[in-house]
Formats: sequence, C-alpha cells, structure tokens
Amino acid sequence: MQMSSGGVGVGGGGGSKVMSPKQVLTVVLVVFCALSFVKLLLLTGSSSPAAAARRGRASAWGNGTDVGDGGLAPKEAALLRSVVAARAPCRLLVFGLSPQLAALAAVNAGEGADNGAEDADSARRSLRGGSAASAASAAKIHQVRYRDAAGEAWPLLRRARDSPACRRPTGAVRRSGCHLALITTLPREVLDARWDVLVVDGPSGAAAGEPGRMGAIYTAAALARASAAGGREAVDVAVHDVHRTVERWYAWEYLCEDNLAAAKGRLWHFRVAGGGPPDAFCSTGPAQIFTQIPLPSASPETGAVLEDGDGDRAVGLFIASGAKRLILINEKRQTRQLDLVSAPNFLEDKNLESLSAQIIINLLATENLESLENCHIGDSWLEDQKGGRKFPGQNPDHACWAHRSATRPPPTDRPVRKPLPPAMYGDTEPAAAAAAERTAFRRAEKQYKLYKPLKPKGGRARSKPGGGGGGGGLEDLSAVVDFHALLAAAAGGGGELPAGIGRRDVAGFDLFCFLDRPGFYFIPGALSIEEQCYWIRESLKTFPQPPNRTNLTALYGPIFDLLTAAKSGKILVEVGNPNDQERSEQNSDGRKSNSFKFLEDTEIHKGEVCRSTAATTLVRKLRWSTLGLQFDWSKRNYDVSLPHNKIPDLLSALAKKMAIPAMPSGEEFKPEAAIVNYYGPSDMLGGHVDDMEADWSKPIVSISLGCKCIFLLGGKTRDEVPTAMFLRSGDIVLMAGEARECFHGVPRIFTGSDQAEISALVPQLSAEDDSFILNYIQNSRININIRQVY
Ligand SMILES: O=C(O)CCC(=O)C(=O)O
Ligand SMILES: [Fe+2]
Repeated sequence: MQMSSGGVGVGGGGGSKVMSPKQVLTVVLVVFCALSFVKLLLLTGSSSPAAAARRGRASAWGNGTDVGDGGLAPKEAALLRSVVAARAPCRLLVFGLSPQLAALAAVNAGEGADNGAEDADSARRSLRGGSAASAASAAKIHQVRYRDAAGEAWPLLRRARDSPACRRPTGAVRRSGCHLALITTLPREVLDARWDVLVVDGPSGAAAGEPGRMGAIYTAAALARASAAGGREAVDVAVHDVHRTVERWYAWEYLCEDNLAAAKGRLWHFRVAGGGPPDAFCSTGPAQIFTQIPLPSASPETGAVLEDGDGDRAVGLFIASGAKRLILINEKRQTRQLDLVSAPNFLEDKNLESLSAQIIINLLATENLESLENCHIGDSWLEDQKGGRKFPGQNPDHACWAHRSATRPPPTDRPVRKPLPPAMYGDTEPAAAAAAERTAFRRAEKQYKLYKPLKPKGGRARSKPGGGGGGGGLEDLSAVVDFHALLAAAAGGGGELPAGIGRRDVAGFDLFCFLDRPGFYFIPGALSIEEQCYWIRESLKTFPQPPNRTNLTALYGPIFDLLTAAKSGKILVEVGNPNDQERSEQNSDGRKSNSFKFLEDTEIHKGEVCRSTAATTLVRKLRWSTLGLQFDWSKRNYDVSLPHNKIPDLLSALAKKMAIPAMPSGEEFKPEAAIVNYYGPSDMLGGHVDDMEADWSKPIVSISLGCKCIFLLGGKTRDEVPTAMFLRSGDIVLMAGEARECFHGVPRIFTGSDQAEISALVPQLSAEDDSFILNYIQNSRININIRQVY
C-alpha cells in the first residue's frame, strides 16, 4: 500500500482511468498525513498508521488505554464490516489508512464480510486492483493535510460554536465557511459525492501535538447530512477511538446522541438522516456550557457543586481522580456516583479546558441533567480517595456546568424504532451504550446472541416464562418458552402450563398468552406448509417489486423482477452516467427506468462496466421491503406521498382473519402497511417499540417464515426482564393494546438443518423452479408484519 512504499497520497487502485465518485467509488481512503515534516517521515516509514500512532503516543493526551494497539479490536472491526456489508456495494469514505480499514474495500466489493477479511495482503490486492474483484472494489487514496493538532480541539470547538457557518449543516460542503471543514485539502470529488458510509479512524490524534480528528469528524458529519438530504437513505458514520476526548466531543457535537445506532468497544456507529434543523447538526442542541472555569490542576481531588438560583435544587458534580468517579448530587443533596470507566484517564488530561468539556461529555453519556439556567457555584467538595468522605467549603472557584436537557427526550425509555439495517446488525442499542448494556433487555439480547449449542442434538428446552433471568450460562436455552412443546405435551395428555402462561380459544383460534402481558397472543402453527411456501415465494418475488421500497432502493433505484433475475444468474449493472439528481428524481417516481439494469454475464463488456452486482447477491442483501403505505426509516413515519400499492388482497384477508382475537369487539382490522424483514444467519433485530401507528388498540399481525428464531418480549422499559420464546415457520404473533408498548426484538435466528426446523418445507420447495428459494430459506428467516396505520 502507499504507506509502506513511502508514497503518501498516491491515486486509487481502480485503474488508470479517473472515475467519478458517483460512478464507481466504492472506497476512498483518505490518508492522514503530516502536521510536520518529521511526522511525514514517521508515517512513510511505517507499515501502518496504527504503528505510527503508537510511536507518537508519548503523552497521556486522550486516554492511556489505547497505548497498546490503536487498531480496531476484532469486535470493532466486526461491527464496521457489518455496517459496510449491509450497504455494500456502496460509496464508502474512510478517513485513515490501515490494513483493517483497507480491508473494508473488499467487504464493500462483497468479499470477506463474513470471514473477517482483515488480512493485509488481501486488502492490498483489492486496493491495487489486482484481484478479480478489483473493478467493484476500486478504491482511491487521497492525501489530506490536517492542520490542527488534537490539543487545539477545545478552542476550535468553542470557535465553531460561536460561528454560524459551523452550525449550519446544510448546503454544499465544498462551500462551507467553517474552519473545521476540510475543504481546502479534500478533492472536489470527495466533497461533492454522495456517500453511504463514512468512517473516521484518522488522523492519529493520539497526542496533543498530533493531527486531531476534529476536521475529519466535522467534515464527515457535514458530508453525511448533505448525502442524506432530499429524503435519501440515512448515512452510516462510524467514529473510532471514542474513548478519547476529542473523538467523543466532536462525535456528540456533530453526529448527535440521537443518531447513535450502535457501539462496540471504542467504535460508535451513527445513522445520520437528512432533514433536521437547518441551523444545527443535532436537534437536541449541543451540550451547553453556562460558565466555564478551569478546575485547578494543583488539586486533583476537587470538584464543584452546582445549584439553581434558589438553592433547593442542585445538581453537583465532583471529580475524584483516584476514584475516577463522577459524583452527582441531586436536589436532596444525595450523592450518586458514576464510574468513569470509559474515560479512565479523565484527570490525567492536563488540558483543563478539555477536562471541563470532558465532564460534559461524560454527563451526556451517563445522565440527563435538568437545565440549570441560573446555576451558580455553591460549595466545593473534597473527597477522600479511599473512603469517599466529603469536605465542604474548599476552593469554590470551580466550573458551573449544565447540560441543556429541556429539548431532549426523556432518557431511555422513549420507544425508538431504529432502522433495521445496519443498526439491527450492530451490537448495541441506541443512546448511551454503557447504560444500555446494563438493561435487562440488553443482557438478554446478548445472552441469546452469543448462545452456542453445547451438544448439537441436546434435549429441547423446557419452557419457563420470565426468561433471561440469570442462572444458566451462555448455552442455556431452558428459559425460552416453547409453545410447540407445550402443545405437544398437552396433546399427550400431560403437562400443566407453566405459571404465567394461558391457553385460550378465542373466536376459534387456539392461542397462548402471557397473563402479565395483555394484548400479546401467540398462535402456533397458524399457517399450513403450503401457505408458508406461498408467502415465502411472495416475500421474495412480489413484495420487493416497485413501487414497494426495499433497503436496495436508495442505492440502485427501483429494481424490478429481482428474483427472476437471480434465478437466471443475471447481473445488475450501472449504465450510462446519470447525475445523482436525476436519479433521485427517478427513484421517487418509482417506475421510470433508472441507471441500473439486469444483464446476462455475456452481455457485459469488460472495461465498460463500472458497478455490477449479481442478482443473487442482491437477494441476499435484502433486509426489508415495505408494502402498502411506505414507511420512511429515516423520518420514522409513514410517507403517504410516496407511490404505493395497497396491501395485496390475499395478505389483507389473512391479516384480517388472524387479527380477530386481538381486535376490539365488533371492529375489523384494516391492513394498511406491512414491513417484510429478511434475516440472514447472523442478523438480529434490536429491541424496539413500534409506535408510529395511530391506534395501538389495533394489533400488529406478525408472521414468521423460514428458520426458527428467538423472540424477546419485554416490558414498557428496557429494564424489565424480557420473556424469550421460539418463533417457528408458520407461527403468528399478535401485539395489541398494552403489548404495543412493550419492547421486543429478535436477537437470534437458528440456521442449519438441525436447528432451523424447516424440514417440512423442503418437499414443497423441491421443484426445480423453487431451488433458489429453498436454498435461500434454509439460511434465512422472513417476517411479515402487517399494520393498521390510522
Ligand atoms: O421479526 C420479527 O418477528 C419481529 C419484527 C418486528 O418486530 C418489526 O418489524 O417491528
Ligand atoms: Fe416490531
């Protein structure tokens, strides 16, 4: 790669022809380069920037925990790969250059997403264009000059907050008047392109004197907003090293807490949608600083108490360097301590202003403080490092901080329906990742996601409601409710129902319910094998047809007859050179031809084609399609202005029939929209509440097809321990009334012949014409959920 051969900033590996980003840029790697000549030598002499960063990381700037290896940890790399794979092939911009980052080029070209292609050689091969996949993975590398040292982060942010040009996220990035925007060093093709995924893992920012990531994060945020503008799909932005002050600050400031979709280790993944206020990046506003007085460096064990004007409502903070805790003091002057494990070197940072700002960041990450408009400095406190004793009355000359929370949503339990891909494939729920980790729902998700069968043919789990509640290890599925096993036991004349589970006959339906979850109904085996096969075929053949939209629409425009193309081995090829503007107009129409079309392999003339993807690959990349009223994932509502068909008659009839047990008496369900979810082997759907329909007394009718999965039904907050249950092909779940307010998700699907439990489908799908579908469903699950919107 360029770094090792000493040539920082050599052009891309996609061949000699310069191609527009719109056409072909699957990856642009932006190499960080020097702040100084010395640094340039250092970098060019290194085989990886991570190594360079390690060498340069002499000071405790940022955080001492990354001194070991500045590269991506395996779990971080996995999240990043899944983000790219979910959108691949896409326009991918990476700030930073390392073999791991370069390997994203291969993932973007459809290679190595599953096998963890972090191998430097394969990355180099794909970047150089030497491999067969090079046409698809053509990458360009640009040299970028980062002027600002990480140590300047705080003054730069302060200036940016005062500057209207920096607060404005709209308009052409190229014309940005903000000093943080990297407009003079980035080429126009980068500034003008529409990006799908942006990754910030450079420049190093590892020491106060090294180039910092302020400009990279700001520019990535601006590019993301511009790329998602006009109703286009939200843009994925990943920032690495968020345990460090600068990355954290700037990510919160410009990528916004509300956009945080997943977090893993030191990697945050945001989904940035278009729209939003024209004069601010984040709709919740930035962290606000009311007064800012540096903490005294001489005394690391000092803190400050903040009070609102009348003294009876105070929120204080106290920082103890040894204990590394933030202590919040509430209105009753009770203290609450928060571990700052995510920022262990909190007080070692000698930049006092940044320290102060970091306090805010930590508050943001952990707490939702009340607004303190009139805060003034009250007491200060000292804490004995060991015992935590408090000593009031010393040095009151400290910072007064507050975070403006008035415009923010309540802290955790506001139902948030995140777009399925790629947030659903990430590892952490939205908002403060650390806090989310602590919820019972999250723990259960993790438990089942990590589940590995000890003995493949082990005994079937017995059921017990209230699952996830400790006891068993990762291999324990004994708490998963198995309604089919309960049916079988009952048919055999035995088996009382476990406590908390009821079995009812409602309107001729034999169904199960949970006594403490009114409105939730489980109808095991509701569909015959023939019906299941019919709906699997429809899900792949008819449901993704335009004007229905799918996750592929934003990238390729409407795709007609995808299944037929896949069955006949066709390839989707980008033709002509339309500009993006035209294409998006065509997309919203949903019927006009677009710039992609299916061709036979033999029709493709090598060298003429810029982007191509096999139809079979595209079917595997399907993550959702929307029927009836179209759901807009970025705005999280139904966009009635989008062209749509009504729900197909047969599906509508089925939904009406199956909804009966959950409907208010005398009313008929009106199927107006449906979401079809397609799950591959390692996909999951994170906990969420579906809250975009007007009337929650009407059920969601949710049909399971294909591989077995675990479904979690939680309570109205993530803190309630969810109940886990198996969903199999042909099962139907209804959620109405109170159950509509409950968090639910799918942490795990089971593939493979012994676990998927779809053998009954095989004879029905064994005709030649169904072989593609059979192959697909053996590793996939499909869920069709039908909703009444109004
Ligand atoms: O896949 C499932 O069973 C659940 C899907 C779901 O909850 C949703 O799409 O909102
Ligand atoms: Fe849902």
